[in-house]
Amino acid sequence: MLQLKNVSRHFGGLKVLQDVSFAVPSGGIFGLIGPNGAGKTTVINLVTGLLPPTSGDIHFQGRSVVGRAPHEITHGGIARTFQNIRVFKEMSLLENVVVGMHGLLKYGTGGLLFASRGFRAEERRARDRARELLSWMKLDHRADEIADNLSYGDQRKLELARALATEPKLLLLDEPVAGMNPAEKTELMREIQNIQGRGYTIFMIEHDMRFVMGLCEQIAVLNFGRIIAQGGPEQIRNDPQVIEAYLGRDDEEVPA
Ligand SMILES: Nc1ncnc2c1ncn2[C@@H]1O[C@H](COP(=O)(O)OP(=O)(O)OP(=O)(O)O)[C@@H](O)[C@H]1O
Repeated sequence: MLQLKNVSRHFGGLKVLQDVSFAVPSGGIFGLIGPNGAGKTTVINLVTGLLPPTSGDIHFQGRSVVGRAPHEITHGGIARTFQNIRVFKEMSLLENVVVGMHGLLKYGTGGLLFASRGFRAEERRARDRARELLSWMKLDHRADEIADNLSYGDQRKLELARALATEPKLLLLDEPVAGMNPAEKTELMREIQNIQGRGYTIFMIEHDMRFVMGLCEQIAVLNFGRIIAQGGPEQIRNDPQVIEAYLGRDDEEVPA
């Protein structure tokens, strides 16, 4: 579904990614892990079109995304969540999700001014779909509350519903469990599995080893801008290069 082919990204003399290649298969959950500063966020920025690669190519569903604007890439079927929560706290849950559909709505914001019949029908459909996405996250019973009322974990789930509102095929999760407590992590793990079960492909970058090992079928490990290992959780856990990359770093949990 997503393929990075010999991708490099330099910032001046700093070689943040060097010859990175991996493939995210359709329908699976793929994790990219690596110590702080390894280049994980840069990978997401390249895939979503926020940055161009210095060299190499990125294919999504067989077509290169290099040179395409972020909104085109979103339209093409890639959605993302962010490391820091970006919900609109004073808006209702439902409105937060409807906002995620913005680029898809035929009548756009102009429809708000003229409230045409077409606009009203479209708005109804958008709200129905938003309620459905909230129900996937088990948040539909709170659809009309403001987002600020939600716990931290539920706000992250709301972000997932909003990302799904762009009707993606591939969902990129940027450290989805950052700042969550263990109960929230377990719950999110279930929701992500449910999303996968509905046919979406998921690509995540994440620090939490237990979460990644428990959820991902395939994992790639980035260290100093290079892929040092790829495989299933068991293989990654026992890979000497991976163990070495994590040992001696007090900022990371060793993937024991
Ligand atoms: N726009 C930029 N200009 C210069 N250097 C950058 C830029 N973006 C990232 N870097 C550098 O690239 C390196 C990798 O950063 P990146 O954020 O991709 O790592 P990461 O693996 O996501 O780290 P973390 O887990 O801490 O978020 C870092 O040394 C960072 O300082």
